[in-house]
Amino acid sequence: MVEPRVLNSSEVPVTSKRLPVLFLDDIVLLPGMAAPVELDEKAQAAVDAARTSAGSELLIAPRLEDRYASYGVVATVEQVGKFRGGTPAAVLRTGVRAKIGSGVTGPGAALWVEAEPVPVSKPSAATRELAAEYKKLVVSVLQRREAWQVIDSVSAIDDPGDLADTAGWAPYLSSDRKRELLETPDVEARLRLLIDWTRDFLAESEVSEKIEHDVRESVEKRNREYLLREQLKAIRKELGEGEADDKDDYRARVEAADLPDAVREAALREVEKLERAGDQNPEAGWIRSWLDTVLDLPWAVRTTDSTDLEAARAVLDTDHHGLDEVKERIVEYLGVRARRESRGLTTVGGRGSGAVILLAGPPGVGKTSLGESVAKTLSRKFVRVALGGVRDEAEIRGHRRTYVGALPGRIVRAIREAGTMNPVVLLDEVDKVGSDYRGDPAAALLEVLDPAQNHTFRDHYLDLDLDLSDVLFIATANTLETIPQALFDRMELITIDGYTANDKVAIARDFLLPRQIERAALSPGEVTVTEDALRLIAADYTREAGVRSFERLLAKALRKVALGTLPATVDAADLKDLIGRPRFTPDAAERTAVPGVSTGLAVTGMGGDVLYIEASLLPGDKGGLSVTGQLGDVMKESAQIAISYVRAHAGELGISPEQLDHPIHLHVPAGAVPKDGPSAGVTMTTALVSLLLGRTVRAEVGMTGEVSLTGRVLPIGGVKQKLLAAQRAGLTEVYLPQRNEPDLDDVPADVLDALTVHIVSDVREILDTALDDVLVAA
Ligand SMILES: Nc1ncnc2c1ncn2[C@@H]1O[C@H](COP(=O)(O)OP(=O)(O)OP(=O)(O)O)[C@@H](O)[C@H]1O
Repeated sequence: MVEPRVLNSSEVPVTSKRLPVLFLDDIVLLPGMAAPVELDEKAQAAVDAARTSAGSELLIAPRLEDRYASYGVVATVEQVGKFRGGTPAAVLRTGVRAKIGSGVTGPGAALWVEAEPVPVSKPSAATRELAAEYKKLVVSVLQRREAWQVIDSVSAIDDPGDLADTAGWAPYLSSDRKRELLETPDVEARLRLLIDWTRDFLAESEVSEKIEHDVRESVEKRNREYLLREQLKAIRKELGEGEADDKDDYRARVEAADLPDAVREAALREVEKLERAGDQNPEAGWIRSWLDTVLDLPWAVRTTDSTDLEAARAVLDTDHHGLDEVKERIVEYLGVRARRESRGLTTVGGRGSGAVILLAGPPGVGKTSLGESVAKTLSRKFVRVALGGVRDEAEIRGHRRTYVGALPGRIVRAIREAGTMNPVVLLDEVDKVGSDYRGDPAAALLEVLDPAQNHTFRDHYLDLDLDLSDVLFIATANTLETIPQALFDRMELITIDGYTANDKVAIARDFLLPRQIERAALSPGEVTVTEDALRLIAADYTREAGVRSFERLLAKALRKVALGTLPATVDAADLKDLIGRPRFTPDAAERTAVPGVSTGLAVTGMGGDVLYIEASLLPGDKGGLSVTGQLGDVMKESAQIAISYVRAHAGELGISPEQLDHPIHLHVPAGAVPKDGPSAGVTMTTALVSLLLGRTVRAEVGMTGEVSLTGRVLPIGGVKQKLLAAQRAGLTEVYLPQRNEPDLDDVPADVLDALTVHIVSDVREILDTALDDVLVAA
């Protein structure tokens, strides 16, 4: 291509002249251009004619289909020769635009015409403005093509007409448009046309560039991802994770998995979504984790129950010491379940159907480990679901999938963890399930446990029916009061009250010690812990219903032993070195050394316990009663009843009326623990009478019972736990309401041996025998 040489307008000749004419088909030449042109016979004649005349000029005109062109351009022949193929050609340089006049003949074979150069006038301001505008547009077109040199030459053109005619070079203008430019001698009109066309071109090219850019980008992205994925594959292969590829093929996995029809359909729907979504879609991540969850669930996996009840009992016996009644109840329960199943009664629902065992008792009495044993007896998988502190319904039932970071609920996770559809699921601490604005987890649990509903349990995340009817649920709790009634009604209660000292020693010897010896990396022959040592730990180092601290202390002792010389024997005397000084020594004597303090027996979530009730006289003569120690309403009422009873019976009890004029303060220490219930009635009454008579309560005495205004002693609960606690605390005499006498059947014999139990029906019987005779000087 020849560089454009821009003619200066001053070079333009102005007079009309006769010139040989050359018609061009394919290309359009505007003024100020130079171009090689192929010469046919006629064109050759025109060129020859031109070269014979002075100035070597000819007129170039476009060949139009329907008429002669009205304008052409005067050109000079710069050079003649041949193209590489041998076709004759000439290089023509165009000068001014000329109006084509009449044709004339000769000389020679060429066609001659009158050519009248278009006069060039001084450009108007408007024209200059248009020219400037057009220049800007042209520059931006050229910038896009990075044609920097051309920008320079275009910028240098001053004359608006010359500037407009540079459009002859513009590759984005069609020949038709260029012809139209040639035929528009008016500069302003020509510039307007050009401005319109160039703007259109710029707009179009912007759009198409954007499209092109987008296409290129997405192709590049796809290529890049492909490349990365291939690399990832290679890396995984190197790492020996070759199967990762199959893992991504969800369709194949869903098709291969043993799923119920409805689940498969739902899963395939998600697979389709996943395939449509493509990897970069954020939804793809959610869908994949959902599919993983679905595929991880053991939809068709079930273990076969062993239904041999004798074997079941044997397993329970090997794992746990004592607990005869508990074990019996469990075996019965399993028997009934097995029979129901064999008779096809599995889905019989409703209250009291005994759907769920509730193991209730203080910490460390083996509730969890019993649950584990039940699973073992049935050859089922065991999973524990901790419910303590769960307040959000979504913890049980999951979050909807649209929720960020959604997870299935604990039940679904438990099934996944179990890997079978019929595991034993231990719902630990159902008494500690709370509820707040985030919904009621207890209601969700109810649905889980209800045989009428739980074969179509719906987790919000999973959003598929999950059949829980084969799951054996076992719940545990420390106290019964905080279990929602509806939930409690579904359960078959089995209580474990705690162990006697003898039990604890036996459990420690047969179960805890062997396990802890193993944990301390010792062998059974290397350490002996004497019975006396075990007994001392149970009595003076722990004061618990279960054996949790006991086990911890044993572990501590064994760790120390393991560091010394082996084999070793641990006797009672060695304990101080190994686990420190005793933490609990009988303190009843010390506490009750002053009048006004009496020892009661109570049940808390930690099992049975002794509690001291203190009464004192305050200065003043208005009477009245104040109560402290975080007491519940029922317990406060007991205090009122106690004082009313004492006032009413002051005379016969030997209390002087002046004593009763002073205000009385009643306090139950351990103020951090909320206490309630009526069973401290006798203890409060005794404390008051002890205070007012100035006689101490005998240190070895403990008591429990509700008192009526007339002094009748009414029955209370938790007898076994209370007597165990009395024994633990070193008491030897206990007062119990008469109507609780039958409960003594449940109390272990060694506890009864250690305690003298007084059965009473009136509080006077306690007041007459529980106080020391000695009068203490005030
Ligand atoms: N009768 C028993 N025979 C043998 N080991 C026992 C017995 N009772 C408890 N244990 C052992 O005592 C430890 C504590 O028991 P476990 O954790 O089951 O108590 P828990 O009642 O579930 O307590 P929590 O209510 O705190 O969960 C366990 O290691 C358990 O094996």
